[in-house]
Amino acid sequence: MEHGFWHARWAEGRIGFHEGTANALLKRHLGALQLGSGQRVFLPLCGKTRDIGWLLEQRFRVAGAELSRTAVEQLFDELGQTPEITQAGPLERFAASGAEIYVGDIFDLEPATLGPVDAVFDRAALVALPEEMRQRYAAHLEALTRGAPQLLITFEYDQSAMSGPPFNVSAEEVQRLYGDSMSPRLLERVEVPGGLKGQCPAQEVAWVLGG
Ligand SMILES: C[S@@+](CC[C@H](N)C(=O)[O-])C[C@H]1O[C@@H](n2cnc3c(N)ncnc32)[C@H](O)[C@@H]1O
Repeated sequence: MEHGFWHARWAEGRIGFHEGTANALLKRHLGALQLGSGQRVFLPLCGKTRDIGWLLEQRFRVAGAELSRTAVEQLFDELGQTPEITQAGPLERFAASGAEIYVGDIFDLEPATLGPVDAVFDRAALVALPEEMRQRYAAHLEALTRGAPQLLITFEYDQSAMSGPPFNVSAEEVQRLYGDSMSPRLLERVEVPGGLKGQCPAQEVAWVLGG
């Protein structure tokens, strides 16, 4: 999607993707990443997800990348934190007690700027991107995080019944994107209650990659 699409969504508050509480599959399957207290989890395309607050409560450190400054300002407001804001190359870095969010295009974020991460949590990031961007995104994410293990959440539904985002990302595509290097393993498949956007039967699928 074009950057303008996402900036408009945040400006107009059209953020139906934002969940009111931490993602249930994250809570159930974080253990698959075998992390220890204080380790650093990276959330690509993080929005203002409540997953960040939950991970901080579990005593992890969190890094994120998000295009929208509005989203990141709201995130820190909702965390009750005043971030320190610095320039990090072409991106801005918002940081406060255990959370560092890079504001800008994730494709401009470099491994040396992000620093080491111990795991990745991708919810509504891969599936937010159109098919022609997903190969580039997966390769960039793997390089950016130096192949860190990943908990990935996808949606599966009939793409002809609804246009994305979120887009349908099939099991075959997960294998195509990450199969060679990360050995994706399916953890759980659950029905989306009432269907995606209340109109289309869909399943939410949890994968662990490289774990
Ligand atoms: C569907 S939302 C998901 C947000 C979050 N992961 C969640 O679960 O609520 C996708 C987010 O990706 C951001 N985004 C889109 N393209 C991006 C890019 N190239 N770099 C960084 N963020 C991007 C959008 O602004 C939007 O907040």
